Amino acid sequence: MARVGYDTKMWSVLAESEGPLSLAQIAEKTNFDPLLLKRFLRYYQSFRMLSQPGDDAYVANNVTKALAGPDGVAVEYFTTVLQKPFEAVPRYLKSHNYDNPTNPSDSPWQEGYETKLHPFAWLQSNAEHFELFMQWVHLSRAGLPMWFDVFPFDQIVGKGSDKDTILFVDVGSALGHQSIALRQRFPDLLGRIIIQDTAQVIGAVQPSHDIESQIYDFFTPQPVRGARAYYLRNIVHDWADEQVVMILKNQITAMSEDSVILLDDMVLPEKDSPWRATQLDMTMLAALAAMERSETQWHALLEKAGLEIVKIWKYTEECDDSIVVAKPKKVA
Ligand SMILES: C[S@@+](CC[C@H](N)C(=O)[O-])C[C@H]1O[C@@H](n2cnc3c(N)ncnc32)[C@H](O)[C@@H]1O
Repeated sequence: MARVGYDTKMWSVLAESEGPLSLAQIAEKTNFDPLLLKRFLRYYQSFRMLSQPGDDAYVANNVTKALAGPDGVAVEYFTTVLQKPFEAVPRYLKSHNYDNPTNPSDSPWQEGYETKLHPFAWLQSNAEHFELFMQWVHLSRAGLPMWFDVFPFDQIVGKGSDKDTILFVDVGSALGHQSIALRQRFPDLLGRIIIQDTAQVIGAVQPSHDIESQIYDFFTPQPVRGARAYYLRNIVHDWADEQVVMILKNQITAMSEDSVILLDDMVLPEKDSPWRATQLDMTMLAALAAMERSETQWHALLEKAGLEIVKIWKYTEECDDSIVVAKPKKVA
């Protein structure tokens, strides 16, 4: 239903209006049959997706405005890319004895899309879906605090850097939106910033902000040695423990005394998780046979990779997004 409002630009029509609109006005602007529109407006009002101050008066509320904004693309992403895996979850779980899925090549994604391909490989051969995925990873936390609003990157990682310092390696960066945001936040901080992703993603990067890009498969040893920070955002939650351990060990091989790993992901509390975080956990289940982790699970996972957690910096209440600062465990 949200997608219908998105396709007809109804959210923008309402959000851009100075005051309430009548049914006839909305019908004209969205090309909707008035009888059908009345049913949709009634539905949207009952789900608090808009407000109805009078019998024939409809006005945008905060939900309408969110759907009308650039991050409204989430509606298109969920209904185009994730609908099939979500629908497949119950029958997949029934046929797999309700075991926790950990194989990304045998998950609700493959059941929904009737494919044997890993989701990332499938996305890369489906241009429309791939484009939506890239937009969504960029916009999925729009409006929330950024990680460097809480984690003092310039003091902890950037201190004393010069132009040759390898400051920040953004591993599995997508198009590099976090690296760009970091440069914009600290324009005077000297040092190299390098983004890394698969060939298809790096091929779509528009060079900007003095950011270098590199094709790199994180299941192989990290080629950039001695960086101050290896940053992985929403990477750990894409994979089961076994693969995460491989990815992290590949980063450790390149680390020097001064290096840290920064893991930017959700760290869930043991109770009272926020609904956005649990929803994303189910998305990880459906799309990638992967998961969000609680603090206890994070400690156990990093221990397996030979890392210890120096500190966890939580930066959103809505999703429990956090920067997990990790270093190789000291050998006694
Ligand atoms: C969930 S997205 C996260 C992107 C970005 N870090 C962010 O937070 O928006 C996962 C990224 O991992 C990349 N990726 C998947 N497999 C990879 C691999 N083997 N080596 C490097 N990057 C990979 C994907 O192309 C995608 O850009």
